[in-house]
Amino acid sequence: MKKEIKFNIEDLDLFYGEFQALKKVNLEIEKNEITAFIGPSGCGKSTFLRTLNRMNDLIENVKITGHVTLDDQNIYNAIDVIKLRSRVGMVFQKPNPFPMSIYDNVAYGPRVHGIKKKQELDEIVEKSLKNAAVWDEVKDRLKRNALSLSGGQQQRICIARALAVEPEVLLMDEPTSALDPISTLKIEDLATELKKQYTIVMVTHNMQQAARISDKTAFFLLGELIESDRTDKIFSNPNDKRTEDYITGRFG
Ligand SMILES: Nc1ncnc2c1ncn2[C@@H]1O[C@H](COP(=O)(O)OP(=O)(O)OP(=O)(O)O)[C@@H](O)[C@H]1O
Repeated sequence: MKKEIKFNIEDLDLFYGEFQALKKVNLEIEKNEITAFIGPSGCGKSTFLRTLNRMNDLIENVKITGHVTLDDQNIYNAIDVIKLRSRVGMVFQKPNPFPMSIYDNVAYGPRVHGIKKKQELDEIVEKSLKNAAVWDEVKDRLKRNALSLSGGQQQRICIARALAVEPEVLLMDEPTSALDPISTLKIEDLATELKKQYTIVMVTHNMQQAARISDKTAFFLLGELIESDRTDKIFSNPNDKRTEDYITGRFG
């Protein structure tokens, strides 16, 4: 099958003030795959993830050079940032539902985009909750505050909220690090299911997780992308000694 590139990143440098957090990163991210970013704490994984929907723009003194394209369009000058974020949704480490009902959480994005009809919103909410594999657990209590749910359910509500605006890409920044093992497996199964429709990019501290669910893995160290390849290759026969040392637990 011909590979389809969703994101193409070329020579990306990112500075927080004087500090260079990303150094000449080059990477292609394929459509309908899960790409995992691994590497020790502080190596730039989250920073890199945030460059893909321009979340770093919100931080003062950030300077970015290089190119990032989404379907061949430069996201830093050819796409409106609001439009970009509706195409590239994000789920964070700690579940962060808004302090409102389950229904209103999921309907939030569509309402911001101007959808007002109740029937239409009802359909979007149901479809998004189903796609996030949490519908059966919440369908009888959509008016309840989302904060009353378990952490794992809250995270799936956040995924439903991201899906409700029909993005093409889902960025996940350590989406299971605050969850118990059962909720973690649910999110992993969900990601595997969602990649049929979406492109998923995930930061994870958990190497077993990267090995279990991702198609490609990219290993970062001190702001450099050391290597990226098929996940089975990275975990069985990496090219770089530093990748091998990291995945075999020699540092971390
Ligand atoms: N807003 C910021 N201002 C200044 N420096 C920052 C900022 N955010 C991150 N950094 C620095 O950039 C580097 C990369 O941080 P980043 O959070 O991207 O790493 P990470 O690999 O995701 O780490 P972790 O796995 O611990 O989340 C670190 O040295 C961090 O201190």
